[in-house]
Amino acid sequence: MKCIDTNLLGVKVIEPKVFGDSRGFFLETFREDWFKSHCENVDFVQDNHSKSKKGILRGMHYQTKHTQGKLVRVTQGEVYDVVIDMRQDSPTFSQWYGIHLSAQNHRQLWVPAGFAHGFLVLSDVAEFVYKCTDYYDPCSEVSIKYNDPVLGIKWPLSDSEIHLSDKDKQGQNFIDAPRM
Ligand SMILES: Cc1cn([C@H]2C[C@H](O)[C@@H](COP(=O)(O)OP(=O)(O)O[C@H]3O[C@@H](C)C(=O)[C@@H](O)[C@H]3O)O2)c(=O)[nH]c1=O
Repeated sequence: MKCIDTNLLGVKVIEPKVFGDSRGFFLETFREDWFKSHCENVDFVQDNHSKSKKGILRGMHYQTKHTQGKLVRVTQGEVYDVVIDMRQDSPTFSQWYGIHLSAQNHRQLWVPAGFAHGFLVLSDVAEFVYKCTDYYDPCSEVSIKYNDPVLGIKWPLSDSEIHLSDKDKQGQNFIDAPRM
């Protein structure tokens, strides 16, 4: 497994070692000892799995209580995954980072607590799987507009191709959103 730093302090790309043979492939998707020494010394308490069609954008989400670190990956299709640094004392506060995650490239992204997170589905269908360091807390959940002009996130599909949940259509502007 390789762990690669990004432009955002604490956010890391993980490239697992994939063993291919005539049957298909094998990879380890998570090892607690490796993760704690290379990424962050945290424990995971909840695993999630979602499936979405092309053009669906889920995000940009975070919780102000029970803040969640998330270890995310794709098991079918491809997404463009984006995180925003919401930590007001961070040198990379308000910056974003995006990466293509797919079932083909097997990449994972470690998103520490204090980041807003979301993804856009680029394939016909995508299945998205992730581990969280704290439990779902809908009362403290915040959704920030994916196309907030202050953030200037460059998404690989146009606004007319992007579909949101009703909740995410009501997303907040970045400048009004609670900082972490
Ligand atoms: C996230 C979540 C949702 N739910 C329920 C609430 C709701 O009825 C249904 C769908 O919820 P949502 O619309 O919030 O699902 P979704 O838009 O997929 O929310 C997720 O988006 C990605 C980008 C993240 O980073 C996650 O942390 C999470 O916020 O599932 C849970 O029961 N537990 C959970 O942990």
